[in-house]
Amino acid sequence: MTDTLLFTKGHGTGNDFVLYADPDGEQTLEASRLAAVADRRFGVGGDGVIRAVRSASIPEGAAILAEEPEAEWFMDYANADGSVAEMCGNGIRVFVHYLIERGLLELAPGHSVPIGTRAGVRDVHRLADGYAVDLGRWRLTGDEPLVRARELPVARPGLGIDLGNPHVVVAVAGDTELDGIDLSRAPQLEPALAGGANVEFVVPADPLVRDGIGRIRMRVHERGSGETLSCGTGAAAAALAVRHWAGSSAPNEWRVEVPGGVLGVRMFAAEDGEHVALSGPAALVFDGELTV
Ligand SMILES: N[C@@H](CCC[C@H](N)C(=O)O)C(=O)O
Repeated sequence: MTDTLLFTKGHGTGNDFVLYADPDGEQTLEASRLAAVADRRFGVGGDGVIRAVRSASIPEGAAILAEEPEAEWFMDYANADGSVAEMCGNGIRVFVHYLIERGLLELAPGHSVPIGTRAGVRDVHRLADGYAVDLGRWRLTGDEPLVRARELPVARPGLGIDLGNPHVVVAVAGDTELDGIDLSRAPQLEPALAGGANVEFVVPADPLVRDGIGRIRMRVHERGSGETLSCGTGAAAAALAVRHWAGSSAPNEWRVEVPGGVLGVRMFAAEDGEHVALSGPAALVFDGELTV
């Protein structure tokens, strides 16, 4: 059966998404249709597809509402290949911007809103010039796979970090090595991680810290989407990994340069342990109608 999809194209530092509103949960798309929508030649094109659905209208939303009854909206996120992901740090900022612009949410600058995701509830704060999201507690997974990528001269050790979704961060020798990596194919992890991972390649700036802010450059190969211009949870994972490697004198505030722009990452103490927050812009680019 064909259906009409009223969509909006948006992005956060070039990590681009097709968004659509389905408040009452009547327009769930199966994986093959999501992949067709995200296809850059035969569809709209995007790194992911985001459905705005009320938490009360999606099965995963029941747990969300039990945790936080104020979390009216749920970000139903799928990668470009149609696979479902737990969380998207750029996506959730664009998602809240979309809800506001479509009149589905009122949120003045300086205020926050809880949003349901498959990783749990995440608070998104509206800034004067963008959005910040509390990505919650993070943890080292204990995985340290060897990472091989095309044009990376040697296999390098990775560090597994969980941010609700899985990441492996790899330090490379410098800008030339970072720029030379061919991410048109997925990096190989040895041993492989069950469920896969987003893989971030990172280099420190020189000096690493300026004016109390840590500075790194990053490229990413995203699980289910391939190389993207930016990954918000990936930027947070990269900053956490570099701080881990740098030791106790490393700062808690980071500037992460990705091919699509710059993201801010901040680690802070919360009641239940250390959290990490991500900040950056969110933009809506155009609207359209698609037969799916
Ligand atoms: N681009 C996102 C992450 C999207 C999900 C990821 N590909 C996964 O499968 O975990 C971000 O900005 O965090």
